[in-house]
Amino acid sequence: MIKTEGLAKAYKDVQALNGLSFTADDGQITGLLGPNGAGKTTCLRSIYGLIKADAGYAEVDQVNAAENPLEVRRRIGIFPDKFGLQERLTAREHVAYFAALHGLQGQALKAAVDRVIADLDMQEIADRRTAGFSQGQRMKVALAQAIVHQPQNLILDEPSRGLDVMSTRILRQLLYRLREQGRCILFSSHVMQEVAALCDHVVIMVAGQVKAEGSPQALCERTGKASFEDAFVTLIGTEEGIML
Ligand SMILES: Nc1ncnc2c1ncn2[C@@H]1O[C@H](COP(=O)(O)OP(=O)(O)OP(=O)(O)O)[C@@H](O)[C@H]1O
Repeated sequence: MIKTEGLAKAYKDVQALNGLSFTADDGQITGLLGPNGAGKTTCLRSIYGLIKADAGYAEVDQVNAAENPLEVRRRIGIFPDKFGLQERLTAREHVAYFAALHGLQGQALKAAVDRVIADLDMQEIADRRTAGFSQGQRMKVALAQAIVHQPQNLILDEPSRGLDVMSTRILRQLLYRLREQGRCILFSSHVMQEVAALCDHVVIMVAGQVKAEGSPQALCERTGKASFEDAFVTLIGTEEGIML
């Protein structure tokens, strides 16, 4: 579970987060939706302990992110926005490297790597060098690296940016599977359709604050609109900076 309470962060005179409070529950996919500059990335970085908030706090499984960043990182997997792979290494070697970074060794490391390779149906590509991997295959390696330590929580910053349709579909199926396992998935996006299709809970952020939250359906009902897009425009007053 990921929680922020009154999170505030200013960069000189830009108030990136301005009292942000929301909860992303286990067994749910939660989407942070907001226009460019709403503070989504700043929020995710505060949760991961990369940024120290000026006020408020972020918690992961009730562990304070600022006070105990190492423990928080153990509980989080981060899906990167660029899949920087070493072409000479195999997929398995990439994943094993990340397992080692998380302190796994010997038989425990091997078991963790085998497990994630099986979970993500990567057996056929596991022992191939990653040179020439398709985008979907590269994405699987990145996701395997993110979850090899079996984190309860997964954070993705604009995960489908730059992904082709096939890779996006594979990623969605993987996220559904992680949700079934009861994990907490939090991702940021400014693509409305993606959020409406994927999320159990949507947190709409504007200017570093929560403007509205609920399931896509609940937000439609609250605004009396049939589509999430219309509900969004009613709630926010504009769709500037949001992609369909
Ligand atoms: N390192 C920084 N120095 C100065 N200003 C920053 C810095 N990082 C973010 N900001 C500003 O803080 C605000 C929030 O930025 P942030 O990247 O968190 O928003 P975002 O919702 O992720 O935006 P996008 O959808 O464009 O990625 C913006 O006005 C941004 O310009």
